[in-house]
Amino acid sequence: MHQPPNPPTVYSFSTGLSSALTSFIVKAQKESIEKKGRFTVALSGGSLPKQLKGLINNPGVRWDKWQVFYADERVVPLDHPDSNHHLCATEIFQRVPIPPANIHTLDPAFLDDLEELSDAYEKELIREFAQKDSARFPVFDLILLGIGSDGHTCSLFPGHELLVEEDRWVAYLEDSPKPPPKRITFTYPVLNHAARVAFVATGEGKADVLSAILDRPEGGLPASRVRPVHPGQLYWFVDDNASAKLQYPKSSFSA
Ligand SMILES: O=C(O)[C@H](O)[C@@H](O)[C@H](O)[C@H](O)COP(=O)(O)O
Repeated sequence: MHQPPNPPTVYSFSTGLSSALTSFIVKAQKESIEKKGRFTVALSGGSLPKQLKGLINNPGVRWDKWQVFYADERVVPLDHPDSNHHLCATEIFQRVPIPPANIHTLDPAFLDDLEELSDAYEKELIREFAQKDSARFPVFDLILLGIGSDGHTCSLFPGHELLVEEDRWVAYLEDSPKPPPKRITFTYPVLNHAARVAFVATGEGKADVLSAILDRPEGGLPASRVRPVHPGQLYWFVDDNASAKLQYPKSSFSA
């Protein structure tokens, strides 16, 4: 079975996924702050933000050291119910002492111009990373992703031309099969340059796609439809329903 340099680590939970994910995030944060004085993290939308509630009132979290970006975002006002920022703000950020300047949202001034909106977000990334890391691509300490039953992640959908984007850090699309249609998304090079990526997947609706990705990486989902993500370290936090069809070995979690 073809595996990337560092094969994925899969943690499967009957209960306690959210608290394990919290411990994992706090540990990654501690290591990043010790190394670089900050913790750069990117979040997805969907069911993921609800899994992060354990961070609220957690004494180990140093919110002033966090720099938060969105791995993808819907092109709607920041207070719109479809906005991933709105979801994360209501679930988490309005309840913790994170400096507002540390949360990097789309610039609402450009909601009517996708090219400007995408470029402005990419410039925000450059300000945070290129000046500090002078890297060809930003190296996030952690990117937290969901996965669709079709294998999409962020707003990178099967068969979409953005799957082969290798230069831009941020791109836009107007034809998302998952509503709403207009979105901004990180590209695969950004995902693949992260120090850590953690997918979070729950429910039996994800059992087929998990097995296709982890048990049959060459034969499961044709590369033209979904690209594998190969960051420094790749983790899957799943529940037992999502891993019900998985042959891939599961690891026991310890923070
Ligand atoms: O903005 C979005 O829609 C999300 O970022 C998207 O990529 C999500 O992570 C997957 O669709 C899985 O969503 P669920 O976890 O809710 O199934």
